[in-house]
Amino acid sequence: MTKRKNSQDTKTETPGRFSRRRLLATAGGAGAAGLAAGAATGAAASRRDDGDGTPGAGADVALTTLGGTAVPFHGRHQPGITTPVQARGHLAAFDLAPGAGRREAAELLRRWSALAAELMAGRGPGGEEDLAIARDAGPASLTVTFGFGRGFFDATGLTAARPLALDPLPEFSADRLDPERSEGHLWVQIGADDALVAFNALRALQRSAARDGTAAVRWQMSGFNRSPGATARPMTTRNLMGQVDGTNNPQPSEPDFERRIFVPGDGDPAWMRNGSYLVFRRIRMLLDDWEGRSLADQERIIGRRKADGAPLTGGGETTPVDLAATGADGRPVIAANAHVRVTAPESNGGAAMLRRPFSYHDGIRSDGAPDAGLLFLAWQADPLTGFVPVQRKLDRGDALSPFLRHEASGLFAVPGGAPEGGYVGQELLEG
Ligand SMILES: C=CC1=C(C)c2cc3[nH]c(cc4nc(cc5[nH]c(cc1n2)c(C)c5CCC(=O)O)C(CCC(=O)O)=C4C)c(C)c3C=C
Ligand SMILES: [Fe+2]
Repeated sequence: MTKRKNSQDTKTETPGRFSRRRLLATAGGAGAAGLAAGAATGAAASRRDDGDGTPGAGADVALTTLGGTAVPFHGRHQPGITTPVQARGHLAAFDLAPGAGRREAAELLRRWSALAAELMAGRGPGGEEDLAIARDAGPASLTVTFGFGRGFFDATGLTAARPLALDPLPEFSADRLDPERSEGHLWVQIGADDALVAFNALRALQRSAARDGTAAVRWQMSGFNRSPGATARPMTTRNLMGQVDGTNNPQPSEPDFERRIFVPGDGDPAWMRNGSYLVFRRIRMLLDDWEGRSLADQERIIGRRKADGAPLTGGGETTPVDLAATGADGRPVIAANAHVRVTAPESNGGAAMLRRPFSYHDGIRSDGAPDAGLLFLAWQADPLTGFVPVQRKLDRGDALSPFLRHEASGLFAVPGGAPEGGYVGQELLEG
């Protein structure tokens, strides 16, 4: 089975034992690197053998690298942050039931972590918990990520342990936020390159939360990205406006990446060390308005070419944007209100975040417009020096904002990864 590395992990874990599904052969050349770039669906790279009497038992089933790739659950950081974005995603927020406190929350996080580790390895849940939804599939790069919202700390008597970084985000003038689809005590992100694997994980985690009435879903949203292998050559995914989106993200190879995205190993509070803060925004796109604009307008609004994502100042997708460049008329090539100028770290005192969104489409609204847009997910070491200054500037008016509506929001503390035998949030809950 192919092991996909989280970009921050320095070594790949050895495959675990497969009690119910045994992945036999390992992937060949198209390993983590190829998949990281979003390729490799065709070749049979690993083989699965159910040998336990479940349907298909004994059949030696070929898995592609897409199906056979597993991401480790245990590590310094949680999975699903630097993991290459998957084709399917679910976000779910849970509220603890009245009467459920610190002890019940700790039991839930222990249960969830064990379940996530099993599912991500392509196993389980077994026995009566097996819903058969993902029975024939490999792990398909499944990741499960857990976070804590501001309300969790009062609900569990842990108010003193709440990080300042969880102070509510400022109100932005363009916000039209629905409180019922915002925030929450606990947050779960699921990503996988197979829709059934992703849903199986979501359902298993929901059922586990509901056990003993511990926690109930507050809101849940689903999204998608381009499937690995869908393009002839690996490329940055596009959003529903058709733009190449994600090009100028901080890269794990950059020296200040860790410092910008993760709480340092000696940071405060101690239970958040190697963790990250997640800002979630459900941003609806006014697609009828956007699609009514000319290509030249659309490109001016962003500051990049639609065809290949290259800056309007020239070069290819990864060529740096030249914000100082002027045209023959002496005016800036990248407009003063172009999205890439307004959001650039140079325009925001160095503010940077790792954007790892999913697109969504939830049908047609009563006004006839598509209910579609971006489940915007931004990771940073501190939202006050990441998302907040940039969104403040966008709120004052960039050229893209008239085509967007922020409809839901969340801010979550996502602790570092769990060690083998431990669970996510253990230091907080048992500290
Ligand atoms: C507060 C932060 C941001 C929000 C909200 C946001 C919404 C949003 N963005 C796009 C499309 C694109 N964004 C691009 C770049 C970009 N966006 C942000 C921040 C927010 N975007 C940053 C920090 C950057 C990088 C700026 C830079 O350093 O150059 C791009 C260009 C390609 C890329 O670099 O990813 C596009 C396209 C949409 C559609 C959207 C809301 C739905
Ligand atoms: Fe953006």
